[in-house]
Amino acid sequence: MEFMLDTANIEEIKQYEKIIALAGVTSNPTIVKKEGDIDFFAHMKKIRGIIGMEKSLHVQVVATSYEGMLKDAEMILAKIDSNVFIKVPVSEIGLKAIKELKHRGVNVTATAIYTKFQAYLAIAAGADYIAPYFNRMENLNIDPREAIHEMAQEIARTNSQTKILAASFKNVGQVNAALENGAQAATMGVDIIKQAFDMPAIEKAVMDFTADWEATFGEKATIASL
Ligand SMILES: O=C(CO)[C@@H](O)[C@H](O)[C@H](O)[C@H](O)COP(=O)(O)O
Repeated sequence: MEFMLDTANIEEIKQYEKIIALAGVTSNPTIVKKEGDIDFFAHMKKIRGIIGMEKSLHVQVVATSYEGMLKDAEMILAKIDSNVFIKVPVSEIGLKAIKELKHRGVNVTATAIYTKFQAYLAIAAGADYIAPYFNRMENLNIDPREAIHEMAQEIARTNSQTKILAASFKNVGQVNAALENGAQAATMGVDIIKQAFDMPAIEKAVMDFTADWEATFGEKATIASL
């Protein structure tokens, strides 16, 4: 399983790459907007500096024309680095760009996926990752569990290398469901990770262990001090 952070916030990335087994960082123009008026390429390079070249960095094109998407991709690859996964929404024009980018040997993440058919087309085009939008699908009354399951089946049927990078999560249950239905990767905001540990039962277990230890060895004793 690959756990990615869906954020462009430097402090969050610095903090959470130490906490989770981080596989990569994703963003989109809406996520970038939250960082204010940044120097975009310098900011992305800074993120790369934090996560290193081993982890994947996914950066989205913003142009809406085919030529524009290819130019955006060229700039991203030139100004950040050539390992970046170029995120392209799976529209008709986006699919054309994905085909061309794969023809050029570029790493591609096919994003904004709401339907199985978009996913099937992106898999056939050779996308490295496909990103179904879990919560947004639910909001549209599309069952993301069934859709992700079928996407995984299609990948297996066609013996394809594409991985499912599920996105758009609002709670931990959705992440579990995506992974259990065949997604190899999930990208999420740090709010989801915080939510995962925000359980009185976890806190109580830790406090009970501490109390028992202190009752036995005294308040100041740690294992290291024995
Ligand atoms: O597509 C990817 C990763 O490939 C994500 O960055 C993706 O754009 C975001 O998770 C979604 O757009 C966020 O969706 P939402 O939270 O606005 O519903």
